[in-house]
Amino acid sequence: MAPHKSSSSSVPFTANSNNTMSDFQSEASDLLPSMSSNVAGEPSRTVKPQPKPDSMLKSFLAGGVGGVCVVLVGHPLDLIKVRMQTGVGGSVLGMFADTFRQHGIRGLYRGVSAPLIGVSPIFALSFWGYDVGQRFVRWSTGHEGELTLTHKCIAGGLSAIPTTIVMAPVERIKCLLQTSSAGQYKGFSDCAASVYRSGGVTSLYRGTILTLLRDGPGSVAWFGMYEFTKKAMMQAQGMEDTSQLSPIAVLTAGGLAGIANWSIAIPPDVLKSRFQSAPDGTYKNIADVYRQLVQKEGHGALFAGLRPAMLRAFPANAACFMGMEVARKALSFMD
Ligand SMILES: CC(=O)O[C@H](CC(=O)[O-])C[N+](C)(C)C
Repeated sequence: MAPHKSSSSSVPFTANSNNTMSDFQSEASDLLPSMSSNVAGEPSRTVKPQPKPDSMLKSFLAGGVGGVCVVLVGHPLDLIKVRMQTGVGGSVLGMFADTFRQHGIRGLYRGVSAPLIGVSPIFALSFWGYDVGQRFVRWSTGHEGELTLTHKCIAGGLSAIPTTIVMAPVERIKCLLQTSSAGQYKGFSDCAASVYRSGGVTSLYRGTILTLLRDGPGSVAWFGMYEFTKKAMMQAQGMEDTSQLSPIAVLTAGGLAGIANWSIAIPPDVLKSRFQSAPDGTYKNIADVYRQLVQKEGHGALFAGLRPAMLRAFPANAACFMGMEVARKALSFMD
């Protein structure tokens, strides 16, 4: 049989959605459309041939590029979000202007070393985990052909498990850097070393469950919305494949994915930021973070930072998915 060629190499943007079948499944499904009935004369199920899956290394590398894009576009607003969540008052614009006036562009990118070092692997793991998740769903359900949106949402949720292993300590250091006074830490490694010296790995991993509570549902919404929007736009334009979508369509799907993620992620994110940036001994456990927050500041405090998070969500995630798709295309020699 002629080698099955992925459609990704001939189109501007490669969709990630249905590239996860094993080679065996992909080749087997090639045979099926030609069979219209089985031996008993009953019509047999025909399965749309699937493109060869992308290599998982390619998903990992393309996801890493997406991560760099998300940080470069989204960091200044992320900084303001964390400050608002940890008790610094003011409007988004006011805080933006004040930071810029006092510290210039460097001030807006304060603490960027942590996400730049950490976010690339996190997004690499996220896209890799999504691929693995789709393969797992296919294997556990025996589903052939294109996965449904529900399958993809489950795969998205599963992607949060490997992601959290890196995300939790990186977020801990990022929150400390973003809320510390100027000069308290020299940078990412200084802060990480100081946390490790004072409390070991346990301290570095403070906030892991809250990170998972934020990113499990968030990833379901993130990948689900990206796939849903791409498919809707593909159908609206009478296209055969999401890989035919324009850059504007990819940017729109990515931006909406970010909005979907942050529409549900803010309350656990607030609790996580509080927990991770508080001095040792402030909280007994996660429930205590919630109790103290609601008691002192009311339920509204659970939505602190919603505005900067939402302002950041669209451009940062549009850039992320665009960077990921461009990198995937550039890495098509790995197919
Ligand atoms: C919290 C976070 O990193 O969310 C990602 C989107 C964003 O705006 O950074 C999504 N995901 C957790 C799936 C990587």
